[in-house]
Amino acid sequence: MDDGAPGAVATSDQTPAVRARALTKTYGTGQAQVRALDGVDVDFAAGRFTAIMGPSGSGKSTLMHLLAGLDSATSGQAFLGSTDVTALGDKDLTRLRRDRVGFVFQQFNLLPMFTAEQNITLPVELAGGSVDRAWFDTLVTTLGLSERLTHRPSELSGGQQQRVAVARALIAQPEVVFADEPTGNLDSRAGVEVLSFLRRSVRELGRTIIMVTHDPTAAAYADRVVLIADGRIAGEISDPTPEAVLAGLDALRSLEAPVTGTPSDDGTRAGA
Ligand SMILES: Nc1ncnc2c1ncn2[C@@H]1O[C@H](COP(=O)(O)OP(=O)(O)OP(=O)(O)O)[C@@H](O)[C@H]1O
Repeated sequence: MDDGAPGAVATSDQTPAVRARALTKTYGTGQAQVRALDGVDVDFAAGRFTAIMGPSGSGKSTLMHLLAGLDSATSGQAFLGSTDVTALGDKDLTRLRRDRVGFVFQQFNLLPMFTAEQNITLPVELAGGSVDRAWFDTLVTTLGLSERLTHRPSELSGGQQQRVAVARALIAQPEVVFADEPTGNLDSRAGVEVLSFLRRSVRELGRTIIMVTHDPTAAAYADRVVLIADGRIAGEISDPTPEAVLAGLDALRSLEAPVTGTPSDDGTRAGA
């Protein structure tokens, strides 16, 4: 078990893919200071799909950005495997983001002048690597992109563009994929396609995904929901249903008390 000590290196299979220890982020100074994250301790297991949920301004994006090395902490640690991300300099952070982490954003962030295939493979090529064609084929087939590989983003629907972005995030087989509102710009059908794939990529392809979302239905595709309020972990829900997630969010708003939950008795799951 991890003792939480700075620099502690745990090497067993139990090592969480990602963890935060007393992770704190403040913005501004004096009267204008905002404590966006306030001593967060949380683990994200490898091979699991976790959603982070909470009210607007609760610190979800800040947490994700710190865990992914996109922003610096005020204090505390964020670990990717046994690497303390908060201790890395700019060069090592760039390398970590390039080699060990994948990202999916609400705005698909595809390069408009490149084809779908080029968008998927470019990060690997820019990093000087070679594309694993078997994995590429698995991804494009599973994501239903085989017929679209020569299309540019403007020739693709929103859902197709996001599926390209998901393939791009997974092509280098990163240790973890961070998805920030990946269905925020999609209609519900396209959203279901993307979420179904994210879930399959965890269950069938062994990936690890951490997703920020506002949508209880989207969160119910995850194995676990971590609830955050006022910059603190406020509870979690295992094997969430949309109803359980909604109830958890309601409890946060009304009680500001810790919330724990398990699946409902009827076993319903979105998209199952
Ligand atoms: N660059 C910044 N400068 C100052 N304050 C910031 C900055 N970024 C975030 N904040 C503040 O930190 C708090 C947490 O913001 P964060 O974006 O992490 O919340 P969130 O839960 O992702 O919100 P939303 O669901 O609305 O996207 C908010 O009060 C926000 O106003």
